[in-house]
Amino acid sequence: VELHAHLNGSISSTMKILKAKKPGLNIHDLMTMIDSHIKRTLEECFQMFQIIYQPTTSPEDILMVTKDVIKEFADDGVKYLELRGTSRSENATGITKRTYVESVLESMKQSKEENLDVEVRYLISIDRRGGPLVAKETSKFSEEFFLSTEDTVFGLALSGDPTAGQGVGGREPGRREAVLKLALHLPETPTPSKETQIVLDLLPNREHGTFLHSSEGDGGGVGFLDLLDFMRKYQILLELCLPQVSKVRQFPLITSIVSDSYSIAHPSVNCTDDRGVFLSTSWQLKTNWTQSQVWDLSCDSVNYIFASDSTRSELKPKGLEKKRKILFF
Ligand SMILES: CC(C)=CCNc1ncnc2c1ncn2[C@@H]1O[C@H](COP(=O)(O)O)[C@@H](O)[C@H]1O
Ligand SMILES: [Zn+2]
Repeated sequence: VELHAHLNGSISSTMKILKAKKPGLNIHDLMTMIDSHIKRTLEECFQMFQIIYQPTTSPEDILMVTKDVIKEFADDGVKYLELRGTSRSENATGITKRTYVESVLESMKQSKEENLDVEVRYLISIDRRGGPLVAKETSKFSEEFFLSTEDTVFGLALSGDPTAGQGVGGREPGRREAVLKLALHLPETPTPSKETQIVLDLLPNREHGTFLHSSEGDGGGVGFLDLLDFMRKYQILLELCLPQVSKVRQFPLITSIVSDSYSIAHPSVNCTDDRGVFLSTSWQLKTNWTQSQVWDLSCDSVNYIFASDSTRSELKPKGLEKKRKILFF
């Protein structure tokens, strides 16, 4: 089960094809990938996405990229995938935010028709760079897709450079039962930002928690300890992403997960985030878990999917069957 994968951050082998198709862009490998040995600032990491966007500008590009990303996850054994993506409009190709999502949905449809053994769902991302107005528009637009695509578009993911602006708007506080589910990249900075308080009032379903370590750092608003209490109180799912997993060891909520005595202290799932960008090693190498423990965390993720109960029931035996085959035969 993969619950946190950015569409454009997950482009892997297809990037080579895109570069070859558009040589004029002069994009080299190191411009779209981050090797963990090379240190980059947060700003540089986010700038990389602007380069990745250059060759993916038409509905055909989005269709190809999405199909390939889905296929790569399926080839890796993912049976349920929640992709998330920012809708972009491009004057040069005429793609609009709406046709962008339609291209993604078309790829999902084609993948299904080609019998890929993976269920795919979609969350529409709000890029903080757009500010509250774009966030509000995106929220409204996502609600329309939610209503017109049965059990396919589920919600909103607040993403993007946390220093670039606030991506909140158009949602009323405390509406967890609102039609759209909400997944946040929060906190993404070493001290909580003003935005933290605002978005927490929206009662998110999931959080990324990159900087959710034991610091009591308090930027004048909500502190990390308040945030931990909040997550516990509302049982907000923690999305543990591979690029940040070295920091996982510092999360007080889940230190028992990464210790030898594996037990789940807080609802958590393991995710890849941007598998095309961050060239990282596996979960097992980054933690001291056994292969079986990594599998258990992954199989348990099925409890937190946004899809319907019937999808959940169909997935559970698939996960156990695959674990049995891989670990015991
Ligand atoms: C430092 C770093 C980049 C860590 C990764 N953690 C992230 N945190 C917040 N937003 C992200 C992250 N990775 C990808 N994104 C968002 O996903 C976009 C790329 O995928 P897409 O266009 O939404 O299809 C990026 O432009 C950015 O808005
Ligand atoms: Zn992410």
